Amino acid sequence: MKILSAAQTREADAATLQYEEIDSLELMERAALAFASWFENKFTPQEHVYIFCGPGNNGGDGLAVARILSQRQYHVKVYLVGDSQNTSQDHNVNLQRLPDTITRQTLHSPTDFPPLHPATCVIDALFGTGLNRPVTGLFAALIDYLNNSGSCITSIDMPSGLYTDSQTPAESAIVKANYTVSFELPKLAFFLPQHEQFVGAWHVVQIGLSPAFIATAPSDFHFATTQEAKKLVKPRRKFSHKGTYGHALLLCGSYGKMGAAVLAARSCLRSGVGLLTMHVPEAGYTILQTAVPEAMTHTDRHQKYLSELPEGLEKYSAIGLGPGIGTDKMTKAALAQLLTTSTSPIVIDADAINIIATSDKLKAELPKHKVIFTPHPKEFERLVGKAKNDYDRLQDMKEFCREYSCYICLKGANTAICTPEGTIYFNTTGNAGMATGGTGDVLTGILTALVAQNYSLEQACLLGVFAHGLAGDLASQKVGEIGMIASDLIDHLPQAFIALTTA
Ligand SMILES: NC(=O)C1=CN([C@@H]2O[C@H](COP(=O)(O)OP(=O)(O)OC[C@H]3O[C@@H](n4cnc5c(N)ncnc54)[C@H](O)[C@@H]3O)[C@@H](O)[C@H]2O)[C@H](O)CC1
Ligand SMILES: [K+]
Repeated sequence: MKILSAAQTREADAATLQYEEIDSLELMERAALAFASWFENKFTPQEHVYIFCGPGNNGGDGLAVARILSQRQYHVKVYLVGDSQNTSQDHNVNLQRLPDTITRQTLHSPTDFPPLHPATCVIDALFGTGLNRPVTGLFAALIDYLNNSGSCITSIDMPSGLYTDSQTPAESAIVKANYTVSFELPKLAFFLPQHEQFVGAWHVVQIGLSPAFIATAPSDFHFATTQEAKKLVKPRRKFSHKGTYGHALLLCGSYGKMGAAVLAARSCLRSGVGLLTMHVPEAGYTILQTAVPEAMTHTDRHQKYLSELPEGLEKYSAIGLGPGIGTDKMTKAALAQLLTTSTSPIVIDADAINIIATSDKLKAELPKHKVIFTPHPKEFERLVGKAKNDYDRLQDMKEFCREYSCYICLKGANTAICTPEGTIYFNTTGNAGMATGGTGDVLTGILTALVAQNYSLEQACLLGVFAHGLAGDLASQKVGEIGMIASDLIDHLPQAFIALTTA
């Protein structure tokens, strides 16, 4: 699904009003009802709800929510902030519609701020997508006050003060929400690690914005949905055989890191590949043959490191390399040879990324439209460079992928997948239990298996990253997040693929 900018959200808003022949008040009512339904599922009417409303339509939403929650037996108080001469029309109408039974107060200075307790539910309706400058002055003092209150804060549409789709200036105060309930589509800001403390757990509620507008709006940013991931899966064919599903080659492992090779091999096999050959240092032979009997094992002449390529590279439909290989100069030479001789697509992870990062010559030799990089943030920094903030990092990623015609899966809570055309997809599966050694090796195995089965590199990235996170989510239902290890992901890959192939 697409992610729209703040400006496009306003256009979607206008298109919806025109298409449905409704007025903006009705759309605001829909938004408020959708928010209130979410709120009712989360908090009981025993709670005291303090709603802080800004001058625009975000504040208008807050006023409509106050009326609806009060009808549903919540104890609601409304606090109005800002110049009452500059309020939006729909804000004004919803202020008039507020029943007299609801206490309201205008906050003129910090001395007016009400006492807040950890048990108070705060609804932040100060600013939404219409924020157009940093938040300072009284609004900033209020935001600081709310952030330090210990109360549970739920933001309507956006945490107030946070820019929707560009870097928020350092001087802006920003609400640290526990929950952000956003309308129709998540906003770009939600997917960036630097915003974790502001956005909290985000949820999207539907308000029926024009699907036709959304479908045609241009956007470089997308987020993954289960429906889209399911559409990517190619069903197995009845008259198929192991040759139908490709032959993968994984170059992994070094002395003391043969486990990485085992994890990549096992996940590759659990992702539907027809045949798998492992090329590992001599010392890994018995380990691989014992731990992964389904894979063929080919050994390097070197005991501890990879120093050469296996013969007959052309027979492999995909090559994965990097997990556990180290950065020895013999390994670097073998990698250089691979880049210039292989005609197959290559998935490049871990130390293979680190090796390429140090050499402009190797970067220049990357075969076009044939490479997927799977860096974690540190490896990304080595490969692409250090960015000032997460927006610049996305921009750098686009430029790198364009320059080298490659794909990058930047691993993290919402792994960001970038194509050579500069389109970015954020993944939506996975959990913090996956932040443990070896889960990256598992992803290399999955991606290599999918590419070997003739998925396009883009399809492989989207489906592979989604399935990897889904396996992590299924594993967490069994083992939780704290006790999770990379092997748990592999054990749950079959279930993940079942979920993606059933209606
Ligand atoms: N399509 C939808 O998703 C719908 C969204 N709704 C809600 O409307 C807001 C956006 O409303 P808008 O009036 O455009 O903007 P805001 O309320 O966010 O703020 C505008 C308001 O605030 C002033 N202002 C902006 N920045 C600052 C600042 N830093 N300091 C002080 N004042 C500032 C500006 O001048 C305006 O007066 C969206 O988020 C949803 O919550 C609809 O209800 C339904 C459809
Ligand atoms: K808000």
